[in-house]
Amino acid sequence: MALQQIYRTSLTLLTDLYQLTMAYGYWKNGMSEREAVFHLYFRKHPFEGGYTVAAGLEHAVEYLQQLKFTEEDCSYLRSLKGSQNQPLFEEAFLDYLRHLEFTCDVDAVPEGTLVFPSEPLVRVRGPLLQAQLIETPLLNIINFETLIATKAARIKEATKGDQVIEFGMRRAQGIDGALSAARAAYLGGADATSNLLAGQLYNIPVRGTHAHSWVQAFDSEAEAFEAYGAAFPKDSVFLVDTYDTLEGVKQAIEVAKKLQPRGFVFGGIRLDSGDLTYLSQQARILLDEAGFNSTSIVASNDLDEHLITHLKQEGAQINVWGVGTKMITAYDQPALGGVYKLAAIKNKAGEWEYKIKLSEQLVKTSNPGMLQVRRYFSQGRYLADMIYNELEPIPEQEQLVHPLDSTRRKIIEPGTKSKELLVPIFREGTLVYELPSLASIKMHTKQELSQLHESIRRYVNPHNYPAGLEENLHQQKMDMILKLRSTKSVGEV
Ligand SMILES: Nc1ncnc2c1ncn2[C@@H]1O[C@H](COP(=O)(O)OP(=O)(O)OP(=O)(O)O)[C@@H](O)[C@H]1O
Ligand SMILES: O=P(O)(O)OC[C@H]1O[C@H](OP(=O)(O)OP(=O)(O)O)[C@H](O)[C@@H]1O
Ligand SMILES: O=C(O)c1cccnc1
Repeated sequence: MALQQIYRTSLTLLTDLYQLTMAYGYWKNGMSEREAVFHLYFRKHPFEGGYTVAAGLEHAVEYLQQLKFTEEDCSYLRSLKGSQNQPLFEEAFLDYLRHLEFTCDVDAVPEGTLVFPSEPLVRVRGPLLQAQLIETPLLNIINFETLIATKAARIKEATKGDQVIEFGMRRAQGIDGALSAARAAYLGGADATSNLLAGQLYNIPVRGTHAHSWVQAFDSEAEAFEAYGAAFPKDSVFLVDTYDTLEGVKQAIEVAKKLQPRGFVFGGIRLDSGDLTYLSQQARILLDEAGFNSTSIVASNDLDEHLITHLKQEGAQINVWGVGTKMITAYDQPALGGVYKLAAIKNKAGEWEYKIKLSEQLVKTSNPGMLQVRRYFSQGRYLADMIYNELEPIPEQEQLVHPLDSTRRKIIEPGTKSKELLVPIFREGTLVYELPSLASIKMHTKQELSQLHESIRRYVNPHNYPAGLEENLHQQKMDMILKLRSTKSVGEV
Protein backbone atom coordinates (compact mmCIF):
# COMPACT_ATOMS: atom_id res chain seq x y z
CA MET A 1 0.00 0.00 0.00
CA ALA A 2 2.87 2.32 -0.80
CA LEU A 3 0.80 5.03 -2.45
CA GLN A 4 -1.54 5.49 0.48
CA GLN A 5 1.32 5.24 2.96
CA ILE A 6 3.03 8.14 1.24
CA TYR A 7 0.03 10.30 0.63
CA ARG A 8 -3.32 10.01 2.45
CA THR A 9 -6.24 7.71 3.04
CA SER A 10 -8.34 8.63 0.00
CA LEU A 11 -6.86 9.15 -3.44
CA THR A 12 -10.27 9.14 -5.13
CA LEU A 13 -10.12 12.85 -6.01
CA LEU A 14 -6.80 12.30 -7.76
CA THR A 15 -8.57 12.79 -11.08
CA ASP A 16 -9.54 15.65 -13.40
CA LEU A 17 -12.59 17.78 -12.61
CA TYR A 18 -14.09 16.85 -15.97
CA GLN A 19 -14.31 13.20 -14.90
CA LEU A 20 -16.67 14.33 -12.12
CA THR A 21 -18.69 16.70 -14.32
CA MET A 22 -19.14 13.89 -16.88
CA ALA A 23 -20.04 11.51 -14.06
CA TYR A 24 -22.71 13.95 -12.89
CA GLY A 25 -23.97 14.29 -16.47
CA TYR A 26 -24.19 10.51 -16.95
CA TRP A 27 -25.99 10.16 -13.64
CA LYS A 28 -28.49 12.89 -14.54
CA ASN A 29 -29.10 11.30 -17.94
CA GLY A 30 -29.61 7.85 -16.51
CA MET A 31 -26.49 6.57 -18.29
CA SER A 32 -24.19 5.94 -15.36
CA GLU A 33 -24.78 2.17 -15.26
CA ARG A 34 -24.57 1.57 -19.05
CA GLU A 35 -21.85 -1.02 -19.65
CA ALA A 36 -18.83 0.36 -21.49
CA VAL A 37 -15.33 -0.72 -22.53
CA PHE A 38 -12.25 1.53 -22.45
CA HIS A 39 -8.66 0.78 -23.47
CA LEU A 40 -5.44 2.37 -22.27
CA TYR A 41 -2.74 2.30 -24.94
CA PHE A 42 0.02 4.42 -26.51
CA ARG A 43 0.64 5.23 -30.16
CA LYS A 44 4.42 5.52 -30.39
CA HIS A 45 7.31 3.98 -28.49
CA PRO A 46 9.24 6.41 -26.30
CA PHE A 47 12.85 7.41 -27.07
CA GLU A 48 12.48 6.52 -30.79
CA GLY A 49 12.82 2.95 -29.57
CA GLY A 50 11.50 -0.37 -30.80
CA TYR A 51 9.84 -1.61 -27.59
CA THR A 52 8.12 -0.45 -24.42
CA VAL A 53 8.12 -2.12 -21.00
CA ALA A 54 4.68 -2.11 -19.33
CA ALA A 55 4.74 -0.89 -15.72
CA GLY A 56 2.52 0.70 -13.08
CA LEU A 57 -0.10 -2.02 -12.70
CA GLU A 58 0.54 -2.54 -8.98
CA HIS A 59 -0.05 1.14 -8.21
CA ALA A 60 -3.09 1.17 -10.50
CA VAL A 61 -4.50 -1.79 -8.56
CA GLU A 62 -3.86 0.03 -5.29
CA TYR A 63 -5.63 3.10 -6.59
CA LEU A 64 -8.66 1.10 -7.73
CA GLN A 65 -8.85 -0.88 -4.50
CA GLN A 66 -9.16 2.26 -2.41
CA LEU A 67 -11.61 3.97 -4.80
CA LYS A 68 -14.35 5.25 -2.51
CA PHE A 69 -15.73 8.74 -1.98
CA THR A 70 -15.21 9.60 1.70
CA GLU A 71 -17.21 12.18 3.65
CA GLU A 72 -14.27 14.53 3.22
CA ASP A 73 -14.19 13.98 -0.55
CA CYS A 74 -17.95 14.65 -0.76
CA SER A 75 -17.77 17.78 1.34
CA TYR A 76 -15.00 19.12 -0.92
CA LEU A 77 -17.18 18.38 -3.96
CA ARG A 78 -20.10 20.07 -2.19
CA SER A 79 -17.98 23.21 -1.79
CA LEU A 80 -17.39 23.51 -5.54
CA LYS A 81 -19.39 26.29 -7.19
CA GLY A 82 -20.30 27.11 -10.78
CA SER A 83 -19.94 30.49 -12.48
CA GLN A 84 -23.15 31.84 -10.88
CA ASN A 85 -21.95 30.69 -7.48
CA GLN A 86 -24.42 27.79 -7.60
CA PRO A 87 -23.36 24.37 -6.27
CA LEU A 88 -21.73 22.38 -9.08
CA PHE A 89 -23.21 19.05 -7.98
CA GLU A 90 -26.59 18.35 -6.45
CA GLU A 91 -26.82 16.61 -3.09
CA ALA A 92 -28.45 13.44 -4.44
CA PHE A 93 -25.45 12.94 -6.74
CA LEU A 94 -23.04 13.33 -3.82
CA ASP A 95 -25.10 10.74 -2.02
CA TYR A 96 -24.76 8.44 -5.03
CA LEU A 97 -20.98 8.95 -4.95
CA ARG A 98 -20.81 8.26 -1.23
CA HIS A 99 -22.32 4.82 -1.84
CA LEU A 100 -20.40 4.10 -5.03
CA GLU A 101 -18.53 0.77 -5.08
CA PHE A 102 -16.02 -0.06 -7.80
CA THR A 103 -17.58 -2.90 -9.80
CA CYS A 104 -15.64 -2.93 -13.09
CA ASP A 105 -13.81 -5.80 -14.75
CA VAL A 106 -10.20 -4.86 -15.40
CA ASP A 107 -7.80 -6.81 -17.60
CA ALA A 108 -4.19 -5.75 -18.01
CA VAL A 109 -0.79 -6.72 -19.33
CA PRO A 110 1.45 -7.85 -16.42
CA GLU A 111 4.26 -5.47 -15.47
CA GLY A 112 7.53 -6.12 -17.24
CA THR A 113 5.78 -7.35 -20.43
CA LEU A 114 6.91 -5.79 -23.71
CA VAL A 115 4.15 -3.86 -25.43
CA PHE A 116 3.73 -2.17 -28.80
CA PRO A 117 1.71 0.75 -30.22
CA SER A 118 -2.10 0.43 -30.14
CA GLU A 119 -2.02 -2.60 -27.83
CA PRO A 120 -4.19 -2.14 -24.74
CA LEU A 121 -2.08 -2.19 -21.56
CA VAL A 122 -5.27 -1.96 -19.54
CA ARG A 123 -8.88 -2.72 -20.49
CA VAL A 124 -11.75 -1.58 -18.30
CA ARG A 125 -15.26 -2.94 -18.71
CA GLY A 126 -18.08 -1.82 -16.47
CA PRO A 127 -20.54 0.94 -15.64
CA LEU A 128 -19.80 3.96 -17.85
CA LEU A 129 -19.54 6.40 -14.96
CA GLN A 130 -16.94 4.33 -13.10
CA ALA A 131 -14.92 3.31 -16.14
CA GLN A 132 -14.69 6.98 -17.17
CA LEU A 133 -13.86 8.32 -13.71
CA ILE A 134 -10.61 6.35 -13.49
CA GLU A 135 -9.18 7.56 -16.82
CA THR A 136 -6.85 10.19 -15.41
CA PRO A 137 -5.27 8.29 -12.51
CA LEU A 138 -4.77 5.19 -14.67
CA LEU A 139 -3.03 7.28 -17.31
CA ASN A 140 -0.98 9.13 -14.72
CA ILE A 141 0.29 5.90 -13.16
CA ILE A 142 0.77 3.74 -16.24
CA ASN A 143 2.23 6.45 -18.50
CA PHE A 144 4.92 7.49 -16.04
CA GLU A 145 5.99 4.11 -14.76
CA THR A 146 5.99 2.55 -18.23
CA LEU A 147 8.15 5.40 -19.49
CA ILE A 148 10.73 5.03 -16.71
CA ALA A 149 10.78 1.23 -16.88
CA THR A 150 11.47 1.49 -20.62
CA LYS A 151 14.27 4.02 -20.09
CA ALA A 152 15.83 1.80 -17.43
CA ALA A 153 15.62 -1.26 -19.71
CA ARG A 154 17.44 0.65 -22.45
CA ILE A 155 20.14 1.79 -20.03
CA LYS A 156 20.63 -1.70 -18.62
CA GLU A 157 20.84 -3.14 -22.15
CA ALA A 158 23.56 -0.60 -23.02
CA THR A 159 25.73 -1.81 -20.12
CA LYS A 160 25.75 -5.38 -21.56
CA GLY A 161 25.18 -6.93 -18.16
CA ASP A 162 27.12 -4.54 -15.89
CA GLN A 163 25.51 -3.31 -12.69
CA VAL A 164 23.34 -0.17 -12.81
CA ILE A 165 22.62 1.87 -9.68
CA GLU A 166 19.83 4.44 -9.85
CA PHE A 167 21.15 7.72 -8.37
CA GLY A 168 18.34 10.03 -9.52
CA MET A 169 16.34 11.16 -6.52
CA ARG A 170 17.95 14.60 -6.23
CA ARG A 171 16.93 15.51 -9.77
CA ALA A 172 13.64 13.57 -9.94
CA GLN A 173 10.30 15.29 -10.59
CA GLY A 174 9.20 15.67 -7.00
CA ILE A 175 8.62 13.02 -4.37
CA ASP A 176 6.59 10.48 -6.34
CA GLY A 177 8.79 11.20 -9.34
CA ALA A 178 11.55 9.71 -7.19
CA LEU A 179 9.62 6.88 -5.54
CA SER A 180 7.46 5.26 -8.18
CA ALA A 181 10.26 5.95 -10.67
CA ALA A 182 12.76 4.09 -8.48
CA ARG A 183 10.43 1.10 -8.53
CA ALA A 184 9.90 1.38 -12.31
CA ALA A 185 13.64 1.77 -12.90
CA TYR A 186 14.32 -1.35 -10.85
CA LEU A 187 11.75 -3.47 -12.65
CA GLY A 188 13.01 -2.20 -16.00
CA GLY A 189 16.67 -2.98 -15.38
CA ALA A 190 18.40 -1.01 -12.60
CA ASP A 191 19.99 -3.31 -10.02
CA ALA A 192 19.78 -1.01 -6.99
CA THR A 193 18.78 2.48 -5.90
CA SER A 194 20.37 5.10 -3.67
CA ASN A 195 16.85 6.10 -2.50
CA LEU A 196 16.30 4.65 0.97
CA LEU A 197 12.54 5.17 1.14
CA ALA A 198 12.16 3.37 -2.21
CA GLY A 199 14.30 0.61 -0.74
CA GLN A 200 12.09 0.37 2.31
CA LEU A 201 8.73 0.62 0.51
CA TYR A 202 9.51 -1.65 -2.42
CA ASN A 203 12.25 -3.88 -1.11
CA ILE A 204 14.77 -2.66 -3.69
CA PRO A 205 18.46 -3.24 -2.84
CA VAL A 206 20.11 0.04 -1.78
CA ARG A 207 23.67 0.99 -2.63
CA GLY A 208 25.91 4.03 -2.65
CA THR A 209 29.37 5.53 -2.39
CA HIS A 210 30.17 8.94 -0.82
CA ALA A 211 30.02 12.56 -1.98
CA HIS A 212 32.78 15.09 -2.74
CA SER A 213 31.86 16.86 0.51
CA TRP A 214 33.21 13.84 2.44
CA VAL A 215 36.63 14.37 0.91
CA GLN A 216 36.40 18.16 1.32
CA ALA A 217 35.59 17.79 5.03
CA PHE A 218 39.06 16.35 5.74
CA ASP A 219 42.47 17.99 5.51
CA SER A 220 43.57 15.56 2.79
CA GLU A 221 42.08 13.03 0.39
CA ALA A 222 44.11 10.25 2.03
CA GLU A 223 42.65 11.07 5.44
CA ALA A 224 39.15 11.09 4.00
CA PHE A 225 39.57 7.67 2.36
CA GLU A 226 41.17 6.22 5.46
CA ALA A 227 38.34 7.40 7.69
CA TYR A 228 35.71 6.05 5.31
CA GLY A 229 37.57 2.78 4.88
CA ALA A 230 37.85 2.38 8.65
CA ALA A 231 34.10 2.97 9.04
CA PHE A 232 33.17 0.57 6.21
CA PRO A 233 36.04 -1.91 5.86
CA LYS A 234 34.01 -4.27 3.68
CA ASP A 235 31.91 -1.78 1.70
CA SER A 236 34.01 1.18 0.61
CA VAL A 237 33.85 2.82 -2.80
CA PHE A 238 36.09 5.92 -2.84
CA LEU A 239 35.13 8.93 -4.98
CA VAL A 240 38.47 9.83 -6.51
CA ASP A 241 37.87 12.98 -8.56
CA THR A 242 37.56 15.74 -5.97
CA TYR A 243 40.97 17.26 -6.85
CA ASP A 244 42.80 15.23 -9.50
CA THR A 245 41.36 11.90 -10.60
CA LEU A 246 44.47 9.82 -11.20
CA GLU A 247 46.15 11.24 -8.10
CA GLY A 248 42.95 10.29 -6.28
CA VAL A 249 43.20 6.71 -7.58
CA LYS A 250 46.79 6.52 -6.31
CA GLN A 251 45.74 7.85 -2.90
CA ALA A 252 42.91 5.32 -2.75
CA ILE A 253 45.33 2.49 -3.56
CA GLU A 254 47.77 3.61 -0.87
CA VAL A 255 44.98 3.76 1.71
CA ALA A 256 43.67 0.34 0.66
CA LYS A 257 47.16 -1.16 1.04
CA LYS A 258 47.49 0.43 4.47
CA LEU A 259 44.09 -0.85 5.65
CA GLN A 260 44.41 -4.31 4.09
CA PRO A 261 46.19 -5.95 7.04
CA ARG A 262 43.15 -4.92 9.17
CA GLY A 263 40.81 -6.89 6.91
CA PHE A 264 39.88 -4.05 4.54
CA VAL A 265 38.30 -5.14 1.23
CA PHE A 266 38.83 -2.56 -1.55
CA GLY A 267 35.36 -2.51 -3.10
CA GLY A 268 35.77 0.18 -5.69
CA ILE A 269 36.47 3.69 -6.86
CA ARG A 270 34.00 6.12 -8.43
CA LEU A 271 34.76 8.48 -11.32
CA ASP A 272 32.37 11.42 -11.62
CA SER A 273 34.01 13.78 -14.15
CA GLY A 274 36.49 14.02 -16.99
CA ASP A 275 37.05 11.58 -19.83
CA LEU A 276 35.52 8.45 -18.37
CA THR A 277 37.11 6.16 -20.98
CA TYR A 278 40.66 7.38 -20.49
CA LEU A 279 40.39 7.73 -16.73
CA SER A 280 38.81 4.30 -16.26
CA GLN A 281 41.51 2.67 -18.41
CA GLN A 282 44.29 4.38 -16.46
CA ALA A 283 42.60 3.59 -13.15
CA ARG A 284 42.26 -0.08 -14.14
CA ILE A 285 45.99 -0.26 -14.93
CA LEU A 286 46.90 1.32 -11.56
CA LEU A 287 44.51 -0.93 -9.63
CA ASP A 288 45.69 -4.10 -11.43
CA GLU A 289 49.34 -3.21 -10.93
CA ALA A 290 48.63 -2.87 -7.21
CA GLY A 291 46.93 -6.27 -7.21
CA PHE A 292 43.38 -4.94 -6.82
CA ASN A 293 42.07 -6.82 -9.86
CA SER A 294 38.56 -7.27 -8.52
CA THR A 295 38.13 -3.68 -7.31
CA SER A 296 35.20 -2.16 -9.24
CA ILE A 297 35.26 1.03 -11.25
CA VAL A 298 32.00 2.90 -10.82
CA ALA A 299 31.21 5.82 -13.13
CA SER A 300 28.59 8.56 -12.91
CA ASN A 301 28.04 11.93 -14.61
CA ASP A 302 25.02 12.56 -16.82
CA LEU A 303 24.99 9.03 -18.19
CA ASP A 304 22.33 7.53 -20.42
CA GLU A 305 22.08 4.58 -22.82
CA HIS A 306 23.80 6.47 -25.66
CA LEU A 307 26.78 7.65 -23.62
CA ILE A 308 27.19 4.23 -22.02
CA THR A 309 27.18 2.58 -25.47
CA HIS A 310 29.77 5.09 -26.66
CA LEU A 311 32.00 4.62 -23.61
CA LYS A 312 31.86 0.85 -23.98
CA GLN A 313 32.73 1.10 -27.67
CA GLU A 314 35.74 3.23 -26.71
CA GLY A 315 36.87 0.49 -24.34
CA ALA A 316 36.03 2.13 -21.01
CA GLN A 317 36.94 -0.10 -18.06
CA ILE A 318 33.78 0.64 -16.08
CA ASN A 319 31.78 -2.16 -14.54
CA VAL A 320 29.23 -0.30 -12.39
CA TRP A 321 27.16 2.57 -13.78
CA GLY A 322 25.57 5.17 -11.50
CA VAL A 323 22.74 6.72 -13.48
CA GLY A 324 20.62 9.54 -12.13
CA THR A 325 18.94 12.44 -13.91
CA LYS A 326 18.58 10.97 -17.37
CA MET A 327 16.96 7.76 -16.14
CA ILE A 328 14.73 9.06 -13.35
CA THR A 329 13.33 11.93 -15.44
CA ALA A 330 13.33 10.12 -18.80
CA TYR A 331 15.29 13.20 -19.83
CA ASP A 332 14.96 12.97 -23.62
CA GLN A 333 11.23 12.24 -23.53
CA PRO A 334 9.55 13.38 -20.34
CA ALA A 335 6.12 11.86 -21.02
CA LEU A 336 4.63 8.79 -22.64
CA GLY A 337 1.59 9.73 -24.71
CA GLY A 338 -0.70 6.96 -23.50
CA VAL A 339 -4.42 7.54 -23.99
CA TYR A 340 -7.66 6.02 -22.67
CA LYS A 341 -10.44 5.65 -25.21
CA LEU A 342 -14.02 4.42 -25.24
CA ALA A 343 -14.33 1.44 -27.60
CA ALA A 344 -17.77 -0.05 -26.95
CA ILE A 345 -20.96 0.72 -25.07
CA LYS A 346 -24.19 -1.23 -24.61
CA ASN A 347 -27.33 0.38 -26.02
CA LYS A 348 -30.65 0.45 -24.21
CA ALA A 349 -31.48 -2.97 -25.65
CA GLY A 350 -28.33 -4.37 -24.04
CA GLU A 351 -26.46 -4.87 -27.35
CA TRP A 352 -22.86 -3.79 -27.81
CA GLU A 353 -22.29 -0.76 -30.01
CA TYR A 354 -18.72 -0.22 -31.12
CA LYS A 355 -17.20 3.24 -30.88
CA ILE A 356 -14.17 4.93 -32.42
CA LYS A 357 -12.66 8.35 -32.13
CA LEU A 358 -11.97 9.72 -35.59
CA SER A 359 -8.87 11.66 -36.45
CA GLU A 360 -7.36 13.03 -39.63
CA GLN A 361 -4.37 10.86 -38.76
CA LEU A 362 -5.06 7.12 -38.92
CA VAL A 363 -2.62 6.55 -36.07
CA LYS A 364 -4.86 8.66 -33.82
CA THR A 365 -8.10 6.87 -34.77
CA SER A 366 -8.95 4.50 -31.94
CA ASN A 367 -9.86 0.81 -32.32
CA PRO A 368 -13.40 -0.46 -31.65
CA GLY A 369 -14.52 -3.49 -29.64
CA MET A 370 -13.32 -5.29 -26.56
CA LEU A 371 -9.71 -5.85 -27.43
CA GLN A 372 -7.25 -8.56 -26.54
CA VAL A 373 -3.68 -9.09 -27.77
CA ARG A 374 -2.41 -12.45 -28.99
CA ARG A 375 1.38 -12.82 -29.06
CA TYR A 376 2.88 -15.46 -31.38
CA PHE A 377 6.21 -17.02 -30.60
CA SER A 378 8.53 -19.77 -31.68
CA GLN A 379 11.79 -21.13 -30.28
CA GLY A 380 12.21 -18.45 -27.63
CA ARG A 381 11.49 -15.56 -30.01
CA TYR A 382 8.50 -13.27 -30.24
CA LEU A 383 7.23 -13.25 -33.83
CA ALA A 384 4.23 -10.92 -33.99
CA ASP A 385 1.21 -9.61 -32.06
CA MET A 386 -2.41 -9.54 -33.17
CA ILE A 387 -4.93 -7.13 -31.65
CA TYR A 388 -8.42 -8.59 -31.92
CA ASN A 389 -11.97 -8.01 -30.71
CA GLU A 390 -12.96 -10.66 -28.19
CA LEU A 391 -16.64 -10.03 -28.88
CA GLU A 392 -16.39 -11.18 -32.51
CA PRO A 393 -15.30 -14.49 -34.06
CA ILE A 394 -11.93 -14.49 -35.85
CA PRO A 395 -11.18 -16.48 -39.02
CA GLU A 396 -9.30 -19.76 -38.66
CA GLN A 397 -6.54 -18.41 -40.89
CA GLU A 398 -5.22 -15.63 -38.67
CA GLN A 399 -3.95 -12.60 -40.51
CA LEU A 400 -2.50 -9.32 -39.23
CA VAL A 401 -3.04 -6.03 -40.98
CA HIS A 402 -0.50 -3.26 -40.41
CA PRO A 403 -2.34 -0.58 -38.39
CA LEU A 404 -1.23 2.27 -40.68
CA ASP A 405 -0.85 0.52 -44.05
CA SER A 406 -3.51 -2.05 -44.88
CA THR A 407 -1.54 -3.31 -47.88
CA ARG A 408 0.98 -4.78 -45.42
CA ARG A 409 -0.35 -8.05 -44.07
CA LYS A 410 1.12 -11.06 -42.32
CA ILE A 411 -0.42 -14.51 -42.37
CA ILE A 412 0.16 -16.51 -39.23
CA GLU A 413 1.20 -20.08 -39.96
CA PRO A 414 -1.37 -22.48 -38.53
CA GLY A 415 -0.14 -24.12 -35.34
CA THR A 416 2.10 -21.19 -34.31
CA LYS A 417 2.23 -21.02 -30.53
CA SER A 418 0.60 -18.00 -28.93
CA LYS A 419 -0.50 -16.48 -25.65
CA GLU A 420 -2.97 -13.74 -24.71
CA LEU A 421 -1.37 -10.69 -23.07
CA LEU A 422 -4.26 -9.20 -21.12
CA VAL A 423 -5.01 -11.13 -17.95
CA PRO A 424 -7.92 -10.70 -15.51
CA ILE A 425 -7.10 -8.24 -12.70
CA PHE A 426 -10.53 -7.31 -11.29
CA ARG A 427 -13.86 -9.07 -11.75
CA GLU A 428 -16.85 -6.96 -10.74
CA GLY A 429 -14.54 -4.85 -8.61
CA THR A 430 -12.89 -7.77 -6.79
CA LEU A 431 -9.16 -8.29 -7.20
CA VAL A 432 -8.62 -11.70 -8.81
CA TYR A 433 -4.94 -11.23 -9.68
CA GLU A 434 -2.07 -12.17 -7.43
CA LEU A 435 0.34 -9.26 -7.64
CA PRO A 436 3.80 -10.69 -8.37
CA SER A 437 6.82 -9.66 -6.29
CA LEU A 438 8.96 -6.86 -7.70
CA ALA A 439 11.87 -9.30 -8.04
CA SER A 440 9.81 -11.64 -10.22
CA ILE A 441 8.58 -8.72 -12.35
CA LYS A 442 12.20 -7.70 -12.88
CA MET A 443 13.04 -11.25 -13.95
CA HIS A 444 10.05 -11.20 -16.32
CA THR A 445 11.34 -8.00 -18.00
CA LYS A 446 14.71 -9.64 -18.55
CA GLN A 447 13.13 -12.75 -20.08
CA GLU A 448 10.87 -10.63 -22.28
CA LEU A 449 13.82 -8.65 -23.68
CA SER A 450 15.74 -11.84 -24.41
CA GLN A 451 12.86 -12.94 -26.66
CA LEU A 452 12.92 -9.83 -28.82
CA HIS A 453 15.22 -9.80 -31.84
CA GLU A 454 18.20 -7.50 -31.33
CA SER A 455 17.37 -5.46 -34.44
CA ILE A 456 14.20 -4.37 -32.60
CA ARG A 457 16.14 -3.60 -29.41
CA ARG A 458 18.80 -1.37 -30.98
CA TYR A 459 18.72 2.40 -30.42
CA VAL A 460 19.19 3.68 -33.97
CA ASN A 461 16.35 3.05 -36.42
CA PRO A 462 15.12 -0.13 -34.74
CA HIS A 463 13.08 -2.57 -36.81
CA ASN A 464 9.34 -2.42 -36.31
CA TYR A 465 8.03 -5.43 -34.43
CA PRO A 466 4.96 -6.69 -36.32
CA ALA A 467 1.96 -5.74 -34.18
CA GLY A 468 -1.19 -5.52 -36.27
CA LEU A 469 -4.95 -5.63 -36.26
CA GLU A 470 -6.80 -8.88 -36.83
CA GLU A 471 -8.30 -8.79 -40.33
CA ASN A 472 -11.96 -8.51 -39.27
CA LEU A 473 -11.16 -5.86 -36.69
CA HIS A 474 -9.31 -3.87 -39.33
CA GLN A 475 -12.27 -4.19 -41.71
CA GLN A 476 -14.73 -3.16 -39.04
CA LYS A 477 -12.64 -0.12 -38.17
CA MET A 478 -12.43 0.91 -41.84
CA ASP A 479 -16.20 0.48 -42.28
CA MET A 480 -16.81 2.65 -39.22
CA ILE A 481 -14.43 5.35 -40.43
CA LEU A 482 -16.07 5.40 -43.87
CA LYS A 483 -19.56 5.50 -42.37
CA LEU A 484 -18.69 8.34 -39.99
CA ARG A 485 -16.98 10.31 -42.77
CA SER A 486 -19.89 9.79 -45.19
CA THR A 487 -22.29 11.45 -42.75
CA LYS A 488 -20.40 14.73 -43.14
CA SER A 489 -21.77 17.21 -45.62
CA VAL A 490 -19.83 18.14 -48.76
CA GLY A 491 -17.17 20.73 -48.06
CA GLU A 492 -16.76 19.75 -44.44
CA VAL A 493 -13.38 18.35 -43.54
N1 LIG B 1 34.97 9.47 -23.36
C1 LIG B 1 33.86 10.22 -23.36
N2 LIG B 1 33.20 10.40 -24.50
C2 LIG B 1 32.09 11.16 -24.53
N3 LIG B 1 31.56 11.75 -23.45
C3 LIG B 1 32.18 11.60 -22.27
C4 LIG B 1 33.37 10.83 -22.17
N4 LIG B 1 33.76 10.88 -20.88
C5 LIG B 1 32.87 11.62 -20.20
N5 LIG B 1 31.91 12.05 -21.03
C6 LIG B 1 30.71 12.87 -20.70
O1 LIG B 1 30.97 14.21 -21.04
C7 LIG B 1 30.17 15.08 -20.24
C8 LIG B 1 31.03 16.19 -19.67
O2 LIG B 1 31.90 15.68 -18.68
P1 LIG B 1 32.97 16.57 -17.88
O3 LIG B 1 33.39 15.86 -16.66
O4 LIG B 1 34.05 16.98 -18.79
O5 LIG B 1 32.18 17.88 -17.56
P2 LIG B 1 31.27 18.16 -16.33
O6 LIG B 1 30.20 17.14 -16.16
O7 LIG B 1 30.80 19.55 -16.54
O8 LIG B 1 32.30 18.06 -15.14
P3 LIG B 1 32.00 18.22 -13.61
O9 LIG B 1 31.24 17.00 -13.18
O10 LIG B 1 33.35 18.31 -13.02
O11 LIG B 1 31.18 19.46 -13.46
C9 LIG B 1 29.50 14.19 -19.18
O12 LIG B 1 28.16 13.90 -19.59
C10 LIG B 1 30.34 12.94 -19.24
O13 LIG B 1 29.61 11.78 -18.84
O1 LIG C 1 24.76 12.74 -13.17
P1 LIG C 1 23.56 11.91 -12.79
O2 LIG C 1 23.28 10.82 -13.77
O3 LIG C 1 22.37 12.74 -12.45
O4 LIG C 1 23.99 11.09 -11.45
C1 LIG C 1 23.88 11.58 -10.18
C2 LIG C 1 24.88 12.69 -9.91
O5 LIG C 1 24.59 13.19 -8.63
C3 LIG C 1 25.78 13.45 -7.97
O6 LIG C 1 26.27 14.67 -8.38
P2 LIG C 1 26.08 16.05 -7.62
O7 LIG C 1 24.70 16.22 -7.09
O8 LIG C 1 27.15 16.17 -6.62
O9 LIG C 1 26.30 17.08 -8.79
P3 LIG C 1 27.43 17.18 -9.90
O10 LIG C 1 28.30 15.96 -9.87
O11 LIG C 1 26.65 17.29 -11.18
O12 LIG C 1 28.19 18.41 -9.57
C4 LIG C 1 26.69 12.34 -8.47
O13 LIG C 1 28.01 12.66 -8.25
C5 LIG C 1 26.32 12.20 -9.91
O14 LIG C 1 27.14 12.99 -10.72
O1 LIG D 1 25.94 6.99 -3.59
C1 LIG D 1 26.34 7.72 -4.50
O2 LIG D 1 27.48 7.66 -4.97
C2 LIG D 1 25.38 8.72 -5.10
C3 LIG D 1 24.10 8.85 -4.65
C4 LIG D 1 23.26 9.77 -5.23
C5 LIG D 1 23.72 10.55 -6.24
N1 LIG D 1 24.98 10.43 -6.67
C6 LIG D 1 25.80 9.54 -6.12
